[in-house]
Amino acid sequence: MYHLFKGLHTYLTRKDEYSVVIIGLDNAGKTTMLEKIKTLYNPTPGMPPDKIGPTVGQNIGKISLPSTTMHFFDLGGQRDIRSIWPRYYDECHAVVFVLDASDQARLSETWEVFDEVLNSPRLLNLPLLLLANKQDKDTSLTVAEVRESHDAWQRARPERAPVPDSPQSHTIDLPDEDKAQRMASLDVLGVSALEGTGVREAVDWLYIRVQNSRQVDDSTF
Ligand SMILES: Nc1nc2c(ncn2[C@@H]2O[C@H](COP(=O)(O)OP(=O)(O)OP(=O)(O)O)[C@@H](O)[C@H]2O)c(=O)[nH]1
Ligand SMILES: [Mg+2]
Repeated sequence: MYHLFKGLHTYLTRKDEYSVVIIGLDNAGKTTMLEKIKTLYNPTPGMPPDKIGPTVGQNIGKISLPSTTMHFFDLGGQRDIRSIWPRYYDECHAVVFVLDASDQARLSETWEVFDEVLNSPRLLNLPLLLLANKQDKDTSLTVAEVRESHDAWQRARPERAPVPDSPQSHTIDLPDEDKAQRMASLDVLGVSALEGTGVREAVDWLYIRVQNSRQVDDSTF
């Protein structure tokens, strides 16, 4: 009987653990976003924006939500560091791609990198959230404009040679219709990591999506 109650107690009080990777170009605001999430959800505030420098490697953070612990891995976005991203894909439960909506000069580079993420076989069935950051700036594209920018880039893009689908390759070239479908069903949220606007909505989105993919493990009974 003791074991039955202990098992029940463990089941009722357990916390599911989920990992979320935060990726995107350098300067997009990923670390600012992570630190804002920590400030909003943890008793100890995250690092203030003026103390944040470019990320070389990763930053980690953890927040506690009802019956859930969410671990965040904020990865460096500089060109040379992007090659570490796929190492995290197997272990994560959701992906956040942050873009700087005020930096129109880098949109084409952003979409090239984002396209590789969309083409990653290991991410195909994972929740993917696109954050149009820096909405506090007048010059930033709105969510609708971000979508239009992606569509325009997709249409204007030269035909690419097919990427070989080998076990070593990180991407497969999905048919354009599949990508258009994935993009159309993709959620894009406007946020300001600096001011915190939209950050709770983004965390709620992640919480709901990872909960939906929860596999109830009855092995504790
Ligand atoms: N105005 C504004 N600036 C922001 C916002 N988020 C980040 N920034 C600024 O953008 C710059 C880059 O922010 P980071 O958080 O370091 O960017 P990152 O994506 O982590 O960059 P890497 O670590 O190099 O990949 C900093 O000057 C931030 O203060 C935002 O929502 N609004
Ligand atoms: Mg960073």
